Amino acid sequence: MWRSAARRTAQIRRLLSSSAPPAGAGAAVPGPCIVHKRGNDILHDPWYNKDTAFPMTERDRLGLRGLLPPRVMSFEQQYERFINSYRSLEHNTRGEPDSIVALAKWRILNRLHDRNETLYYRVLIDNIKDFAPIIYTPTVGLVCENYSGLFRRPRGMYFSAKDKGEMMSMIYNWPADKVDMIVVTDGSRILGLGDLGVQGIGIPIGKLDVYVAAAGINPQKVLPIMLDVGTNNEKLLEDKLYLGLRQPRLEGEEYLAVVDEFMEAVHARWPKAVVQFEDFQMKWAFETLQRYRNRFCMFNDDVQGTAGVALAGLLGAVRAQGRPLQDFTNQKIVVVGAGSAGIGVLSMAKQAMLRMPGIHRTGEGHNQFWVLDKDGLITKARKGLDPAVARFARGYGPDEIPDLPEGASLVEVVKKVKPHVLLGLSGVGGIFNEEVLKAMKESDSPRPAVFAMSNPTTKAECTPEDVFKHVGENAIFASGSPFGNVSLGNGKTGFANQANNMYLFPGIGLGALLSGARHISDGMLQAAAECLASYITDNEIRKGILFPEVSSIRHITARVGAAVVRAAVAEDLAEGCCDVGPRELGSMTESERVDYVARKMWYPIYSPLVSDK
Ligand SMILES: NC(=O)c1ccc[n+]([C@@H]2O[C@H](COP(=O)([O-])OP(=O)(O)OC[C@H]3O[C@@H](n4cnc5c(N)ncnc54)[C@H](O)[C@@H]3O)[C@@H](O)[C@H]2O)c1
Ligand SMILES: O=C(O)C[C@H](O)C(=O)O
Ligand SMILES: [Mg+2]
Repeated sequence: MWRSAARRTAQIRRLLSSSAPPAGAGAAVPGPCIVHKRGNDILHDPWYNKDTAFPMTERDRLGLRGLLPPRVMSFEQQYERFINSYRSLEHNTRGEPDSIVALAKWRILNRLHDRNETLYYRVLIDNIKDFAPIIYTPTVGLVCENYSGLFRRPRGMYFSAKDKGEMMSMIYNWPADKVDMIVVTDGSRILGLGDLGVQGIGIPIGKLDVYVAAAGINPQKVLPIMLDVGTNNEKLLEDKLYLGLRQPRLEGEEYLAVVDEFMEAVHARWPKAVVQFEDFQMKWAFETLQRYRNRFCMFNDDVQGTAGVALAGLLGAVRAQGRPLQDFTNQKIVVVGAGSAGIGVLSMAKQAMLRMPGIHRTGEGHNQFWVLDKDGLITKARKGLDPAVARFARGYGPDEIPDLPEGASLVEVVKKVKPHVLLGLSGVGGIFNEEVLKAMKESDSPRPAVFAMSNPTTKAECTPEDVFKHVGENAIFASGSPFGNVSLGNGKTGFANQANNMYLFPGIGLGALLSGARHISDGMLQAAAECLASYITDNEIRKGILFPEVSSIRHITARVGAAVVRAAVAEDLAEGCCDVGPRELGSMTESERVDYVARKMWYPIYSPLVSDK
């Protein structure tokens, strides 16, 4: 499997490696269009605005002459100018506190986003490794925390509890005729920062920026949405500047009625749009997923996207030990955090184990997992367990090996279990402390793996420095937010992998869209995870590299998207899209499908705004 995957990877990398402009850029560029706006309306429309790069013909014919300085700049000059001002901002803020620098960087990017989308997305795509930490985790967390103060102009749509009965008409207030991709949150669990109410809108905005950069979704066709059903965050309720509803969160049927109405409105206007649920607290994450997944083309990124990324990492950890993949069924995995993400990971990992040869011996009862939440190890003795969590509860008492009591502490569990993998999705920064990591050194694995997946950086369970220092140089590390690699001396590097659902959600969304999937099945998600797992070569894995560089995110997304399309067609869920039907999608070879997906990606270049005919 891995050899053919490596061959495929090489082929795809060749196919996609001419990066500027990438494969498909030409094909996705719309032909000359006549814009119906004129003058300042064009300059103030970030989609059409070219700032100083409007050629004279367009200045004449669109009423722009005199509204701009006379010199016509090229796109390349504008690009360079922006990058230079970004670099001088970096230089000038050296020594300032991290949060001040991060917010200053976010502001300069946000201003460009507001002004000129073409230039914004080009700098984002070309510099995604540098800019992802600003528009996405960790800075997006800081932006959400300060959103009411930072607010200057709206982006996306806001549906509040006060809009009950109005949503079907409100949805038509959105100016774009076509929307392909929606990311919606209710702000109830923003990263590991808790309930941020309406301020959580920063997350859908950041996720959709990643969609444009990674999946080439046309930014005119994305829609970030906030469902404001109130907040239980006392600090925000008391904050005079807070921009959301100042009321406690709706609960029960009242809550679901708002989400139902919203989903119906979206579906009525854009029946083929893919809806990604993001950062909902656990109870609503699971409830809405069950409620909508067979009715709409939707998925929950925290439950399902995260699961696929973690599974790819877990399989990588098996390969790093030089073991065959089937050995996954013997891996001992300690998961810290039994929330939407933790349970999503456990469910997908368990499904993957059950598919592996030999496992039928033990079947459903096979439990290679030890799961802890805020009350310690979860065992069958725990009262009132959510059924989704109960599946992973350990037995307890002398029959259980090792013998661990209900509520056992993390360090006790790690010492006794000696796990191959310690995976954190707890939202508790630093919980993998020195004692825990030193216990991980006694792991039964020759390459103990520590995944500190909580976001943002302050909530990471540990740092790569901690891991390579306390667990050892042969350890493997991955985190949800980016960290730098660690120099281990003697020219050796300890790799800080980023295990973030950004490696999968863009491909899941794009694949669902291009296949015209009626809904998003487990098979499609599994195909996405397997594709990501096979992206990394054995040589990289040996070095401790489990995930690709963020800079290759478009290549990865093209492959993941193609895998999702293939699975949708195979399961007869595909209805096709853009004149390409399911039969045609199904008859493509794997590399043709990847090529097709890559060609459908939007790429930012200035299009002519007047026809020269
Ligand atoms: N890397 C990624 O791609 C990715 C994806 C999704 C979520 N996350 C991160 O995972 C974290 C959790 O997300 P979630 O949606 O599961 O949240 P959640 O609120 O649903 O679950 C949090 C879980 O952690 C447990 N917990 C809290 N304190 C603990 C402690 N001291 N010890 C052990 N367990 C403890 C809680 O009991 C709960 O089970 C967040 O920080 C989020 O940013 C990362
Ligand atoms: O937003 C991220 O960076 C990943 C994930 O969706 C999270 O909620 O932490
Ligand atoms: Mg999330």
